[in-house]
Amino acid sequence: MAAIEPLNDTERAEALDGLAEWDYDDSRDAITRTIVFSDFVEAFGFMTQVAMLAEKADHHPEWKNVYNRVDILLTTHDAGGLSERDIELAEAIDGVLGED
Ligand SMILES: C[C@H](O)[C@H](O)[C@H]1CNC2=NC(N)=NC(=O)C2=N1
Repeated sequence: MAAIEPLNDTERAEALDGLAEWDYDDSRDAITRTIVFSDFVEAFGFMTQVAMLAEKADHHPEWKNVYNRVDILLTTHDAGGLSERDIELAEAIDGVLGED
């Protein structure tokens, strides 16, 4: 696979424009989103769907689950920052949530 580059400032601004529910984390060059579900089963069901998408795309979230809450951080370790792969995964996650 070709080397992956982080997005530049213009590309990042444009990508973030299209991701209303995501926040930019400057310290990590990453995007983050917290989702609160009704209970653990809902949260873990969501994580299971995302895990399958992530494995298929070979691009994986950093995330934490506490009961009904899932905190997600997306960045590309191979690029040392936010890349197009993170944007694609964020869009896929929004899709799992029925937001596409
Ligand atoms: C070998 C494999 O393709 C790489 O380690 C992939 C796996 N999943 C990944 N996920 C994320 N978030 N960043 C990466 O750089 C990355 N690299």
